[in-house]
Amino acid sequence: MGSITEQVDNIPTYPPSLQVPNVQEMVLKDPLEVPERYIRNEEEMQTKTDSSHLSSQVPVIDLSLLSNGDKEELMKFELACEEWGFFQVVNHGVAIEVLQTMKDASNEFFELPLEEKNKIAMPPNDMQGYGHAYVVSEEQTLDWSDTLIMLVYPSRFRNAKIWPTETKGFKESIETYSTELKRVAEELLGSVSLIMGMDKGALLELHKELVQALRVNYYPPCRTPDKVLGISPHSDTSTITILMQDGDVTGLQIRHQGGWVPVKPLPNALVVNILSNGKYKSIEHRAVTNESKIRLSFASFFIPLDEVEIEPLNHLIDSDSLPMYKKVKYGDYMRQSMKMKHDGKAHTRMAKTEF
Ligand SMILES: O=C(O)CCC(=O)C(=O)O
Ligand SMILES: [Fe+2]
Repeated sequence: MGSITEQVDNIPTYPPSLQVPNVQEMVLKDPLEVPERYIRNEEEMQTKTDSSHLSSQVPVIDLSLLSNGDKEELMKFELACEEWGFFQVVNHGVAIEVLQTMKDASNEFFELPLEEKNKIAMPPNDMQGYGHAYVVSEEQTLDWSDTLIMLVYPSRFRNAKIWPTETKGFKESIETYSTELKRVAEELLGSVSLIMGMDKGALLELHKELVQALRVNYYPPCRTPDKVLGISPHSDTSTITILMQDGDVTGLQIRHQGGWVPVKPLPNALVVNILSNGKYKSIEHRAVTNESKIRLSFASFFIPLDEVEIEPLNHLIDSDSLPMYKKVKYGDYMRQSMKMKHDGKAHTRMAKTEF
């Protein structure tokens, strides 16, 4: 099989999505209308697996303690990775103003008229820019959200055509925010390396270079939130995702013990989701919408360079068990997953070994 990595001028591009209506605009025109294409049946909504009562058990990690080598926090961290795969991080050292500026500038961008936002619309051949991601079929039930996606680091990967210029300071706030989040990601990767029994710098090194993408999700309110989803259930293809939630609207839900657990935003906390070859789970998650409030979320994805080959780390495979995943090039794995609709953990099947 040849590589499906696509590079133009050495800037990575990603499989595009089909054109679908702008949700924000649709709601502005008629807040009551929910077209058929967005409506989910009860099975898809999985209302029966509501595990809201577990919300308060989602782990909270103190990054300052963790990075300073606190043994107890490291044990808490290990348990959070093993049992949840998702946790909130406090004391991360990112200044509140940096978080707030990012939220304000993004809000300002999404408030621009559609023609302005469309100046950085996703082009037909890429998944970066303003639009919708993961729409691969006309039959697919659509998500109740619009999105802005871009590669931020390394800076040579930036596609100038889709970087926002209309909103004053937006570009700078993305840069500042992303630089801070990169530091948080590197610290977390250090601790993941430790709990995996490796040197602190080992996982970062395996990436060759840390590639960082940003996805800003805009969820307009929906009058019938029990009939639509903001984002379909999926698991991220990144090594680590760090998510900032805006305001006090709970939207994120994670799959835990067969149910959906809402992650209630703690003030100024960041939500972390870690992937590592089946030992620590890449947890399925989704976003629900709110009846009256807009919600924004900011997902920073950290991934290796495309050419990096990913495979289970030897010492994670028990001597008497077979590896769950085979060796694949990261770029191939990721692009394959992007050609599928968000469908739970479908993309991990590509790397699954067949025994
Ligand atoms: O909005 C959220 O809370 C989830 C966003 C998300 O999962 C993503 O962008 O991958
Ligand atoms: Fe996600």
